[in-house]
Amino acid sequence: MGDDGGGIGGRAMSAACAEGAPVRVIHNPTSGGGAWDGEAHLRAALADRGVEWVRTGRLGEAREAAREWRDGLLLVVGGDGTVNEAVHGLGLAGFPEGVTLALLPTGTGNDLARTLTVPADPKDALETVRAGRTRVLDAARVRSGEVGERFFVNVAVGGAGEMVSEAADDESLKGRWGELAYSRAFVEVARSFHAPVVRLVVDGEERRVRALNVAVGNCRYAGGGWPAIPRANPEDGLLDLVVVEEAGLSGLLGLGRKALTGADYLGDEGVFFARGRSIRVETVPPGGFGFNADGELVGRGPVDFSVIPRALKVIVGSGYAPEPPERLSDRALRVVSQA
Ligand SMILES: Nc1ncnc2c1ncn2[C@@H]1O[C@H](COP(=O)(O)OP(=O)(O)OP(=O)(O)O)[C@@H](O)[C@H]1O
Repeated sequence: MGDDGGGIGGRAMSAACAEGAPVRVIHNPTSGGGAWDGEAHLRAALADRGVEWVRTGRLGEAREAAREWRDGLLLVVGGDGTVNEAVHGLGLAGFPEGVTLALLPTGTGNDLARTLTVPADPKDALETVRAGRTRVLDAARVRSGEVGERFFVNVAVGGAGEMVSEAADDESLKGRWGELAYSRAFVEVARSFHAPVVRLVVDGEERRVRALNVAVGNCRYAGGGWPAIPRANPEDGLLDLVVVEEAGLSGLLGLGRKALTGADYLGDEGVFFARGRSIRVETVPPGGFGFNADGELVGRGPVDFSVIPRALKVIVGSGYAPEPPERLSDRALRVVSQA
């Protein structure tokens, strides 16, 4: 298992991935509608590694299983909600240095895996875990009056995107539409959403816009392949903010078409983009829309985001680079474009 020079000492990295280093698997059997059938294969593949297998039975168990894991590989078999819980648990434990996170993406959207280029096919994803190419990513901390403190590494969305995520999480929608559940939910939300005025404060600089969607984070995708933060660099010590302003339906469709061909839409009219170490978002008046991080509720605001640089070791795919590509990959966008 190798270290490609992601900024940590080779010794620390290999300690997590070396033969015999302990592995805890956190497996959410409900992710992706429970379609994954690779448990026997994965158990056999890890047989010589002293595996602890935690099968989650409800919301919150993945968080606790991650929180108490201090040394070795933490392999999450699940979707973005399960990974988010695990990252939150590691954050609550102070992101222990001895832990390396790995993904076997069996969820519906699998958005974090898209930025990390962890393959969608579980057998290929397992090869990626075995290869052990490790990088150190920044994490994000978000605070709100309702939920307190949460940690995440992917994307938090507020406004229309939050409603889409909530609507897609409806079991019947994910059950009926599978990967297309997010696109289906978008159509429903776009019909009824009214954009509130939002006050944004990025490293002390304030701006007000009428916002349809606000995305804050560290990786690039949300909602099953939507490039919510296309220029995010997970290792630059900064969080990205992308606000889609009130654009009217035709403006929105034009923007959507452009984004889904992989083109960079951040310079377009009606899109506000900024980077910073701390980002506050509040609607005026407060409570105008909700925020979630990877599908988990963060609050209705105000919400305060801050970056935790170089917080978390993560195994990435062979195609991963921290700098965003000029055009986002077709594979990452494939799911949404089909709708
Ligand atoms: N045994 C369980 N029964 C029901 N829900 C569970 C169970 N274990 C975990 N959960 C919850 O299921 C939720 C959804 O899981 P997850 O996000 O992994 O799958 P998904 O929704 O199919 O994928 P994605 O988020 O990538 O679209 C998580 O919030 C998790 O806490």
